[in-house]
Amino acid sequence: MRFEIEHLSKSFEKKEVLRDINFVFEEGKIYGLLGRNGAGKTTLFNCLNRDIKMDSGNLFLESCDTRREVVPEDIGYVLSTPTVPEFLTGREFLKFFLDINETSVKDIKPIDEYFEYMRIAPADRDKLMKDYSHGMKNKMQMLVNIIAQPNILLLDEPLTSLDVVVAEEMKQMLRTLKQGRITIFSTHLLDLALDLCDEIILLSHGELEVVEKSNLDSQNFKDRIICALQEEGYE
Ligand SMILES: Nc1ncnc2c1ncn2[C@@H]1O[C@H](COP(=O)(O)OP(=O)(O)OP(=O)(O)O)[C@@H](O)[C@H]1O
Repeated sequence: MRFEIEHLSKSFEKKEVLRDINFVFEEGKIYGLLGRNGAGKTTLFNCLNRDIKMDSGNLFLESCDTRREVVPEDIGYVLSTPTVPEFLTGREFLKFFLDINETSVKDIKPIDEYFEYMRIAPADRDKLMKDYSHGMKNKMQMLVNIIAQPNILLLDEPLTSLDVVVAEEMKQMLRTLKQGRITIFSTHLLDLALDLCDEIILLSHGELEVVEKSNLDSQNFKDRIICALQEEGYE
């Protein structure tokens, strides 16, 4: 499977944020998306998830010689600021999610198994999510996206609010989840990107480019990335 972005552009008034992006993502890889503050990472995710309208562009999924347009069910999106219905308990939310996705979710398990998988303590499962910490809300948002098994998983800085133990578990989880899908992971943490991601891509001057690792050792690779990001500067 390949995810193809063709001629994606997006401007806000006079500011051109995404400039005619053409890019192909491949199945089974985690792509680390890096860019300066305001480079357009969230805008790119919002366009891919159709939360905002692209000015132009097309999104395709290609597999086994067939090519079709990306549909909303193909995409899972974990936002940096988790949005969960705070008036529900964790259990009610999961139950509701499983009920409305009964036909599409494969191999539905008992709800507590999902909580166990995400290491949400029994005492927290029946609490209203308004009383959840930022990290716990983040875990719930990650969990529903994991259950939905989307072809394309977009993660906008999802690990920043998690404690070191949970972040490590989540990294491990993402490594096992990457098979059979395309994962695009935006972060400002260079070491995390290098540790977790198969490819590093930069969003710079409104365009996406792969940073080739070629024969560089990790320090030189880091230097190359930082140097490329420094060139972005301010416009
Ligand atoms: N709704 C909007 N209206 C006007 N301008 C916007 C809007 N959303 C984003 N922008 C502008 O688009 C540019 C890209 O913003 P975006 O949030 O996508 O960057 P980012 O790479 O995610 O930044 P950060 O790393 O700081 O989170 C910024 O200049 C921002 O001000």
